[in-house]
Amino acid sequence: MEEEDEHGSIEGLLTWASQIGISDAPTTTDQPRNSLALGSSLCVSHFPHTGGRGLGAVRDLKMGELILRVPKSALMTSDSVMQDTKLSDALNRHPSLCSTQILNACLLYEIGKGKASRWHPYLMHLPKSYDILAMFGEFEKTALQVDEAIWVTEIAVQKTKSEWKQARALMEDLKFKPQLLTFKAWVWASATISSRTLHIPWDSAGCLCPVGDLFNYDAPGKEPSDIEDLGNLLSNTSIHDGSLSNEDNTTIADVEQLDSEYQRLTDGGFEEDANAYCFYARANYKKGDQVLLCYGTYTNLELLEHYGFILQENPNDKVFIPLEPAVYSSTSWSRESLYIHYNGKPSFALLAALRLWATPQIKRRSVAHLVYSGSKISADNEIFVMKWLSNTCHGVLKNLPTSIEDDTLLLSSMDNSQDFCTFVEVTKLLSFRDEVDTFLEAHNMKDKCSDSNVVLSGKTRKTMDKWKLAIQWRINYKKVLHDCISYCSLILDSLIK
Ligand SMILES: C[S@@+](CC[C@H](N)C(=O)[O-])C[C@H]1O[C@@H](n2cnc3c(N)ncnc32)[C@H](O)[C@@H]1O
Repeated sequence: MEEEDEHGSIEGLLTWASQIGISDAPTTTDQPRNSLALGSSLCVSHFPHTGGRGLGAVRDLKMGELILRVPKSALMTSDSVMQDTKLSDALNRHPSLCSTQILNACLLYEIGKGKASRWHPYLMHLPKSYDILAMFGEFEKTALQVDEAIWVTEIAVQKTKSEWKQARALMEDLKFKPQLLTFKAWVWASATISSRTLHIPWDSAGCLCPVGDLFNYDAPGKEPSDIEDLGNLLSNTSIHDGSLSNEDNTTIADVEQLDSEYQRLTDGGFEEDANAYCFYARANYKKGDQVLLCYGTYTNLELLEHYGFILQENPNDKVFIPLEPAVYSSTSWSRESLYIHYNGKPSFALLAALRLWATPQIKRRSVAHLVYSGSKISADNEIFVMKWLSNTCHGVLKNLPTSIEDDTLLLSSMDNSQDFCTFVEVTKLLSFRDEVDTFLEAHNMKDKCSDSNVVLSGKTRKTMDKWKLAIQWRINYKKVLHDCISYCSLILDSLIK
């Protein structure tokens, strides 16, 4: 954040971390510590394709092994910052703020202290900017193209703005410097908290955990697809063997139970006995591998909203398509369970709901046992459902401003152009230029590209980063719909022949 000093380098951060008891193993004095390593398990490294700065294994690590301990005294929580009486007195005068607003204000308060903050070496290494949805401007929001994503972005921006307005009186009371009173500072703090806090049992806002927040994300891949597979297994068994009954008496209640248990699994947590945040290896790692942490189960839109990135292969991604009100009312499935899975397969609940909805009202009761056990009702019903699903996906894709091919071309021109002017030249060959033109106009760059040495402002570069993320997100969204269309035609082929 500020000028480099003795703590300004990442080595400085790690030295400070070990001085305050953050450790991955006891380091003996006769074992010199690698300057980028913490002790004997982890080192800070750069992983360009998986989150940039992250933690790597300095030796082979075994799954379940304790790899990092961060003592409670090192955690930045609202409680620990509030040991400052000036702050706690001010907070008492503003009792209506929620826990995340308090932590946001605490973070800015510590930033305002500069070198006097006990977390100064840590605060200096926080990212200077973020790409979470609350930071998306009008252009990047529109680039998401899909109503649901645009709506989520609008809510995120509005929520952050209103939280900032509510917290201003507290920050003025605390006599924050003018630059820390701005929305820009607030949204930065809010993004820091959204993308870096870890769960603690005593404060729903969580904690900032020096070094522990350097782990990049690994999706909980197997578990949810196991749940999906269970659903698909139930439905596909009946499709492939042609039988209309299903002997497996696993119910959706069991599936939901499994789901909630999987969601509880984490590879790090605060441990009362150790009075520390403890992290365990979630897999076996070879020396040099990046060591990852599962932050939870997120769709790509949720990852973008809370963390500012997406995964190209996200086993927990979901795409929601427009359904007629009668589909929702035909079953007791929640709306959230009616989606298309990342690999294009309809969710267990979506398939079941469509099967029931496609059955005449009068016959629904007699087929309910089949539907709820995931079985096909009849070949005709299945054909109707698959055609409807496929047509709906086609309809959604047709209504979006660009195709997946257009998006892929645009993205590759962004990635492969040596400089900005080449990018502008290359995009002149694209059939859809509206988006590029809007970008150039918004950033006053329309006539600048005759000069090949054009230097992009920081603001323009940040918009481009978010634009790229929006394009990547919409490509993934469209890919799921295309995969669903392929899935439907496979099933239709097997039923019609
Ligand atoms: C808790 S921090 C992890 C450390 C972070 N890379 C850093 O340099 O401070 C979370 C942020 O790291 C990035 N990140 C984490 N996992 C990622 C992944 N699998 N792919 C891309 N970015 C990731 C995102 O920017 C996210 O908001």
